[in-house]
Amino acid sequence: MPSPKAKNSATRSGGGSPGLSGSTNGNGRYEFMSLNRTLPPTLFRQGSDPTATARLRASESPTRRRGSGSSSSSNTGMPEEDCMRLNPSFIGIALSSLLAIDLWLSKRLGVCACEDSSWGSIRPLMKLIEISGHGIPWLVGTAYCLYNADSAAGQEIMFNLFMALILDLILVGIVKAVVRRRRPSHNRMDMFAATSVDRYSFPSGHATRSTMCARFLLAHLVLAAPMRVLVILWSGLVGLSRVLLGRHNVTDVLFGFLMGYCQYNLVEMLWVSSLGMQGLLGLIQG
Ligand SMILES: CC(C)=CCC/C(C)=C/COP(=O)(O)O
Repeated sequence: MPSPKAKNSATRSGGGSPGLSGSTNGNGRYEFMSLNRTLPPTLFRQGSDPTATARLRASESPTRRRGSGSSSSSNTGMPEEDCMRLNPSFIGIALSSLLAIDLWLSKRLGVCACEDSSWGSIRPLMKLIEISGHGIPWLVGTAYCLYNADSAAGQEIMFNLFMALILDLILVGIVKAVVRRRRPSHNRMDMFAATSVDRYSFPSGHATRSTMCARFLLAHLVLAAPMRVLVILWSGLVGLSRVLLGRHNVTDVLFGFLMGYCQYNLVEMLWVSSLGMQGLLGLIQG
């Protein structure tokens, strides 16, 4: 997070027009530093030449002092280098702020995280919604429908839904293993049938699955309008329940919605036709 103190003191000591550059101190915290700090007299004398002044400003820069910024900008004139240092700082500060808001909001919304939380009485209902978006009931239900489907079209749809559910588990597992974001500290890890990668929270697997399945059902089943609305509501509720139960931060769920939405596009691209399905089954049976 930015340190206003550092910013103020640096600005106070500096002269000329304002120009700020970000850097991290030894503790990895962001600090602002004026690019136009009062320079030693020798530097001022050379400051009459704008290019030389810019070069000297850069040699005073935090990056230089850390010893990492040896990139020469002699052919471009230094302002470009200054801008490059400003951008990462800005992105870093924006990300840190977003994460801080995310953690704060998620903690406030985790009102069913345990029985004695403020909305602890509806925790059983939230856990029911959790089960409705869990991978196992969806896999078992789809396999059952696939086995009992009495038409080639029905089989094709159920086969592709089954493959989509497997694809979702794989993709979410990969992202969780790469990002390794811990679940919120207020979460109680009492989830049914969680795998080892499910100790990580980014993205929410329930959110990806509910979004992907909702899109799948809306596209491939003939549903009356109220049912279509219910499917969309259910998908949103599954995501919301993740935050209320304290299982996830808000950004885990939002990214999960986005990822599930995109996953459905992938499923459509990889769609296996009845013919392809027969081929695949023949291949498996040898
Ligand atoms: C074991 C199987 C088939 C699925 C695991 C389902 C599960 C527990 C996902 C975690 O979801 P969140 O990331 O939303 O907590």
